[in-house]
Amino acid sequence: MAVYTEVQDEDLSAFLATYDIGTVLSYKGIAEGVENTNYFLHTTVASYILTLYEKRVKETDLPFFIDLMQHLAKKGLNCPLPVNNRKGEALGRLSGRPAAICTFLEGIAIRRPTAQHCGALGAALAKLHLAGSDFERVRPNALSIDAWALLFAQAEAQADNVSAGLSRRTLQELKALEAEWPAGLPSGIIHADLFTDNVFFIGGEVSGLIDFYFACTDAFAYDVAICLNAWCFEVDGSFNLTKGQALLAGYQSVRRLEPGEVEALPVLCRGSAMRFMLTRLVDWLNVPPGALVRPKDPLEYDRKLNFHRHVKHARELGLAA
Ligand SMILES: Nc1ncnc2c1ncn2[C@@H]1O[C@H](COP(=O)(O)OP(=O)(O)O)[C@@H](O)[C@H]1O
Ligand SMILES: N[C@@H](CCOP(=O)(O)O)C(=O)O
Repeated sequence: MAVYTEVQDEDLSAFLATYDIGTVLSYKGIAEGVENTNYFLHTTVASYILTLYEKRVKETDLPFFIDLMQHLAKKGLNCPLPVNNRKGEALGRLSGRPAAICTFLEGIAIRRPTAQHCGALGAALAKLHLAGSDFERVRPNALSIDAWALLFAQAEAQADNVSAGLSRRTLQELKALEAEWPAGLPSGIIHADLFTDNVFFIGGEVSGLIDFYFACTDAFAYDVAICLNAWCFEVDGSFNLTKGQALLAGYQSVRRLEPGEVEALPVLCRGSAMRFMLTRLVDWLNVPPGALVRPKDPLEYDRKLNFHRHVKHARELGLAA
């Protein structure tokens, strides 16, 4: 459960008094998530999500995330809409943290997606890329290849205690990725963390996308790679080609991948696996004392990285020939 900051009743009431969204009926810390503190907030007007922004979210980036969600919602994408207070501001401070209130989205996050879910997710991802194409703000990806060596430096000394040989494997792979990382791919707004817990479904249809706090400006195909990794592996660690085919077909039904993106997909999958292995490894080794959080397994992504080392062509990930 991710609640790093406990909110007291009287602080919440004072915070809510600056909004026009009624008074508190109930609020409750949310079990899912690892980055920020989230509460379900039920008021006399409606249900909301109250977020207190924690460690990895830079305060100077918050206006980017807020404006992006407002932009995407205006373009018809079903994402949380930050609510403005009476002063017309969506960002405030609560319990010593920057905080915002967003609209509550209906739907269920599917833990074990089928190929049909993967297809719907692919199409939703492409729609997000198109909806963000006229968003004017830029935010470089702070967790892309330039950041990985520094991230690993925070964990290297203990990496082999997590898994024998992890240090050597990671250093070798970082070197290979440095040499092979593509440049000049079609870029724009990407979500950069569209895992199954951040996509809601009603029936087989995507009903909402949440958690835009890693969103940034980067290659669209890198976002596709993140989703292939998050959605198309089975619990036994095998890659499910049928799910890969569905995800890529769904994506391409809305936005076709260019030849350069197709060529780069295998290395982007390796890089994306590296990025999540590294942040998970750092978090695994640094759980804040007293925090209610369940860190995620870095070795899941070490195994995905190992699968991708043998992939030579996007066909092996499900791209139609
Ligand atoms: N707008 C929303 N509508 C409904 N539920 C939400 C919304 N935002 C967050 N949640 C719930 O809170 C959980 C954690 O949110 P998330 O943004 O993923 O947190 P974190 O940034 O800490 O990973 C989600 O898994 C979901 O259950
Ligand atoms: N998706 C990341 C961790 C970030 O968690 P989220 O709750 O913000 O999606 C991972 O799985 O490593």
